[in-house]
Amino acid sequence: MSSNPTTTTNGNGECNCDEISAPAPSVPQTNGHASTCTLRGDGLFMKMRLNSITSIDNPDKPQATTNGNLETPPIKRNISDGNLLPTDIKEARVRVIYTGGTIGMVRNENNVLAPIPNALVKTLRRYPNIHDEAYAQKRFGSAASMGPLVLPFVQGEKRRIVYQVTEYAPLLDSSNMTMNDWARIAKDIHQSYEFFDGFVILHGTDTLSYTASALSFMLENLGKTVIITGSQIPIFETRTDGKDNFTSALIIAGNYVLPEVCVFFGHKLMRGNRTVKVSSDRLEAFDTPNVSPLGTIGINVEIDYRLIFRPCTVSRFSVQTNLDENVGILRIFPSISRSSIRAFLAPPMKGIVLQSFGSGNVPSNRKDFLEELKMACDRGVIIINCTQCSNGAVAALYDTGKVLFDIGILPGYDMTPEAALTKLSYVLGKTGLTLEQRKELMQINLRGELTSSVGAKMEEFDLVDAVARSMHLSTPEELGQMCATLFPAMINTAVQEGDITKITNLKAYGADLSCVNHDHRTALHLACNQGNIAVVNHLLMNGVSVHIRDHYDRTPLLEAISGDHHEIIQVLINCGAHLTGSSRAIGEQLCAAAARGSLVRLKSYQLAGADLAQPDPSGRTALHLAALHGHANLVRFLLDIVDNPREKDMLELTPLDYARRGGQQDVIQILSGLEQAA
Ligand SMILES: NC(=O)C[C@H](N)C(=O)O
Repeated sequence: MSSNPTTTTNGNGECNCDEISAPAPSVPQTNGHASTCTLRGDGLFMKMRLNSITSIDNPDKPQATTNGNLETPPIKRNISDGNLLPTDIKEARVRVIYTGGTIGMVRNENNVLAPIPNALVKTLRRYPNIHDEAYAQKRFGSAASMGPLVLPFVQGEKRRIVYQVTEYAPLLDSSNMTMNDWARIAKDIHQSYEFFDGFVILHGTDTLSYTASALSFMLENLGKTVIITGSQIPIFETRTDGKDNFTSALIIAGNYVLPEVCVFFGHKLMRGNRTVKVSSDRLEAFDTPNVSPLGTIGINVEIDYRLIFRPCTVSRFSVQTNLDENVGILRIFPSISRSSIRAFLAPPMKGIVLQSFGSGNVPSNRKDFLEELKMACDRGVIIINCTQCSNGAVAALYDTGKVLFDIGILPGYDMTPEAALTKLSYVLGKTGLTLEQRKELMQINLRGELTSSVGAKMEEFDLVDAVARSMHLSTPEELGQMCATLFPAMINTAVQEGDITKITNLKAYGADLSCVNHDHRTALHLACNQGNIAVVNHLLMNGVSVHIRDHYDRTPLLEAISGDHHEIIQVLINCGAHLTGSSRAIGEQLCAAAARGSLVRLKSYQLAGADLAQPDPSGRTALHLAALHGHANLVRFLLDIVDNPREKDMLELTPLDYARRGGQQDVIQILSGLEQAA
């Protein structure tokens, strides 16, 4: 196979980590700043030590996977790791993208706060409750000072968080951020998506809700947790909200699969596109006026899984970075002049968020005002009616509101102005859509950003109430516990029986189809193991995550591979699933399959995107084992795939040497034929 690309931070930082590696951030945007992206030597681990292959690829060039898509490379190979850790230590990998904001600011000579470059990671390394130096030393050996940071283990959580910080240059106060910066973040998440379990974006608070809303649309079919956070007081100060916000965001991003762009601030986890900055000086700076938080962090992390908005399509994660800048927010006020409205709506404006009074009302007695709006609608400008109130929605309750609907202005329901504006920009940035299709998208709930008037029928409490009453359960804790026990068991039974109707009914009764059992396994693990494609499709269409790892670190994809269910493997891959875990472990599995002569298993791994030339810890590849055991059909299959059929293991033996030792005449013939041809 092709050599694995490596990128380097500063040429002297070498990290001996077996599976953590990511491509460099995206090409810097031209946004008016001299924007370059630095990979900081002390915070990153971009350089991998590979057995014999070390190449510095162009970090900006997307890599091609085995299945031909332009993606980041799947699994890195590295067979030399002297720092093996006990296998029971579970880690989660989080990428931190540090864009600027108060969290990393200090007071400068003018006594004002400004971000300082290259200070955050150095400082974090010195905070024992943010970085566990002893663990890092054990894990990364001499490279620890250059390697990723490690959050000390958090009681009650499953995984230890290993995190890499990418610092943008220049660091920005968020008031200076533009749509180009959103695109840059989206691209960086996309490029490193397969290498991390979750993402944390450190951001200034002033425009944080705009970025969160924009990213929620731009990251399409998101399957992993993205959390944006920042602080009101710099993390360097003794009294700061930065540490809490940052560590909580890391813990959630690494331990919980919440396929949303979230904001964590002031002990609350919120849906990003529902947030607004509500205070410039309180530590609880953000709120989601129209919906409850997705979770709260007190003594425990409490996530309300029923609120999680899950993508319900079988599609891979992708990003749309094309945004239309010809959008604006027009907040009306009594006696607003016709000329102001006309100037605001003039071309090239294509999309407007009209912030009206109360529940969507405007001066309906102002003919000039309505005429200007109608003319813009007739020109094809999309106008969305949102309320100026900090909570509530627009509704055609009054005559003063209904006039807007009559001239073609669309209801924005309960969208925040930030969400409505960024959604407009995203929808207008889509190519190949008609005006009608764009208008339709604006009214559909794409990412949980709006509540339309047609509410779903809630049957859920019928069942819960009935069981609770018969068991005399009453407190919310008891009810929660009952649901947590009852639903996974019932869903699993339905999955086992392949009963899609029952699964649908359970969902209607309030069961979270993504819930996990005591082994942290989901219904999708079970369905993939059983090989029931209809159930797998149904679960995926209902938003069950392909990324949840069970207690043994197994994903639904690994379950499908264990059963050699090729159709399911393909569906999971189409849905964004990818191989996880140590590349050496995959090498071992490939060797074991080759020793058994299992072509079907090798094909399973191939479909899942594995490099079939991946060696085991002794440097042996599937080809070595197939040769040793005389599986000529496997040898032929592998020869079509691997680049170097003369790859040597740690004992300097090639596959041909193995065939000779095993006395496998057929294979000797095939492989020595190759030698002669060469
Ligand atoms: N608290 C903050 O982060 C405010 C800062 N001005 C920013 O938005 O970057």
